[in-house]
Amino acid sequence: MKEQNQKRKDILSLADIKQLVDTFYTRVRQDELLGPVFEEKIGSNWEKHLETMYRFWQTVLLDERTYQGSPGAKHITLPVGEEHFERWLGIFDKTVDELFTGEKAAEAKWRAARMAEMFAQKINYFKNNRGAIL
Ligand code: HEM
Repeated sequence: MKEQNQKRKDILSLADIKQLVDTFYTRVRQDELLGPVFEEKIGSNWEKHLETMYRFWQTVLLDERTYQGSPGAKHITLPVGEEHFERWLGIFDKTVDELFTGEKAAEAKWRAARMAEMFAQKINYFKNNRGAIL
């Protein structure tokens, strides 16, 4: 974590993205609600997951298009509900605010909230309509 008296700046480089992603997932792994969900799915592939997340945020925030994928599909079958997304966003916003400030930092929080909303809707739909699909 940065020194208290060090001035926070915006998310401007890949190094900044890595700092944000590493700090965030360290906290997520230690969280009693989210930790087990991630460990179950990711297991020994954390390095790969972190690399994917660097590329995702690099694409979103720096407009350097290194990520391609369908994140929605990866979340639809996870055993999570509203409380997991609230916790995820709480840890994410806190981490962004502790480390950074500015337009990109605000965009990161906004984008995460929109995606959490979308995933939660998809998961709900999937739960309610599973009988009809299968
Ligand atoms: C309850 C909250 C969440 C949980 C438990 C969760 C869990 C996971 C897991 C386990 C994976 C790996 C999936 C796999 O490789 O099969 C993953 C991938 C990913 N997550 Fe989440 N996630 C959550 C919320 C979010 C949110 C809010 C975002 C929005 C920024 C996000 C963005 C992504 C992206 C971009 C990937 C990579 C997908 C790919 O492989 O292309 N996640 N997540």
